[in-house]
Amino acid sequence: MKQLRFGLFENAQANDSGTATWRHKDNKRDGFDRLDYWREIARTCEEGGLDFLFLADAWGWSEVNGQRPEICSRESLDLPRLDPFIVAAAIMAQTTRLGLVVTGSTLLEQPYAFARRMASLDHLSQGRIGWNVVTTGTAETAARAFGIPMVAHDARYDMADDFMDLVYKLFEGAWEPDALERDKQGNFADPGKVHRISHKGPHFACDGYGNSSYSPQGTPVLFQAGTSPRGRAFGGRHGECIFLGGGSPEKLAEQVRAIRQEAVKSGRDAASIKLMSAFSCVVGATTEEAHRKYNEVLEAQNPDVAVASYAMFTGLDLSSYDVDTPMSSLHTELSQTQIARFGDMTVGQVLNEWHAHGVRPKAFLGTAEVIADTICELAESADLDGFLLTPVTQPGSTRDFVEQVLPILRARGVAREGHPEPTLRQRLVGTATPVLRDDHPGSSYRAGLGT
Ligand SMILES: Cc1cc2nc3c(=O)[nH]c(=O)nc-3n(C[C@H](O)[C@H](O)[C@H](O)COP(=O)(O)O)c2cc1C
Repeated sequence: MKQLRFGLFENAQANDSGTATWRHKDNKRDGFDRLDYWREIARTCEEGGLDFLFLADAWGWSEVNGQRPEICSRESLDLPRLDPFIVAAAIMAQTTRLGLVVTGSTLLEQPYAFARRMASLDHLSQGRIGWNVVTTGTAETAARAFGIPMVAHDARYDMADDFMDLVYKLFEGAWEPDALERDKQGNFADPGKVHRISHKGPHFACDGYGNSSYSPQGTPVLFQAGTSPRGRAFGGRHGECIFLGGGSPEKLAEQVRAIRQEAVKSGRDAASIKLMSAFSCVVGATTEEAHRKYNEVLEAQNPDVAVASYAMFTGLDLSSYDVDTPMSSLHTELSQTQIARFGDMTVGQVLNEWHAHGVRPKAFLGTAEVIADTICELAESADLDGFLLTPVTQPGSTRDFVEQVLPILRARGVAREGHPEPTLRQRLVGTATPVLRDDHPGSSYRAGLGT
């Protein structure tokens, strides 16, 4: 069996994943805006041997019929948040080996400035940075906040392709990897290795010099998570690690196959793209204890959250439909995955499911041994390369996983001890060097290759 990689899903806000668990007595996530919270999470991840910490992010908010429901503030459902780049910089200073993956939107970021922020994190962390490329599912409200026009679902991916072409030029082509000599008797940088770049795409343009030199990994490790047909095509072209939202082994296996096929269509090696499924777990000394702990989490939540929360991901007000309406009859220009994942279910069934776990997959409940078995079976049957732990409460979920489940996976040879590779790409993608593989489209922009 493959050796798996493990990351933690985090979010710099009081709740995540469309649920409102902040009221639970053991959940410390309501302290997300304090450095102490992140110190504790970072230490738990690094000492526990997780490969990376992922910071999800969104810009929009929830709206039902043009209004932000009051419950959003009462339960801190969507806002307030902190900037994941700043949180990542703070965590980086507390850690030496942990990988850090930050979310950045190709709809809302300005590519020239964004490339410098990414390169800065990669320099300062010595190559521990990844970028979760998102087109922003909460596009409608976010676009209004930024004063830009709304862009439809597939067109956002076209825009993202253009964004990627420009940032590849900045990451890979503006400065050669050995441009900085820092020779006090000679050059700081060799002028022959600093290149003017030019980009005139359908959405973005740039003419001039990159603001940051080549960072340890050049391009940050590229993560992506869209599972719509257009999202898969984008992920197959650009993604090095793809997050999946979880689900049955059959559904995951189908998604893994489709994304690997998309990678091949883009001229890439199918095995070079790493598929990681989100999962949640509640560990108990017995199965009964795990169920009891999980019920406590459900009972701590306000059931009225579900309608407002679902609207944030899709713009749809489920309370306005008959409960027997099939989900397959609905359409959104926001996150299409949040309709498709419910298959033949009805609106009423989805409202119940959403209260239990929001966008998170259903939690595995049981002893550490049973959870380790489930992870192994899922990885084997769906050909997965890793998992992303989506916590139910923090830091308890992370601590339970690293202290109880991970050691079992290590003993079975499925998880690793420590972080032998110096950079995140080497650790996750398995490259011999820190930079993009030669079959990745971004590598063709590398300076000196004449493109
Ligand atoms: C594990 C995981 C993490 C995600 N993190 C984010 C995020 O931080 N920000 C965001 O806007 N979307 C996030 N998404 C959503 C996807 O990026 C994508 O927008 C969504 O799946 C809809 O894309 P689609 O319509 O192409 O399927 C995440 C999805 C998954 C499965």
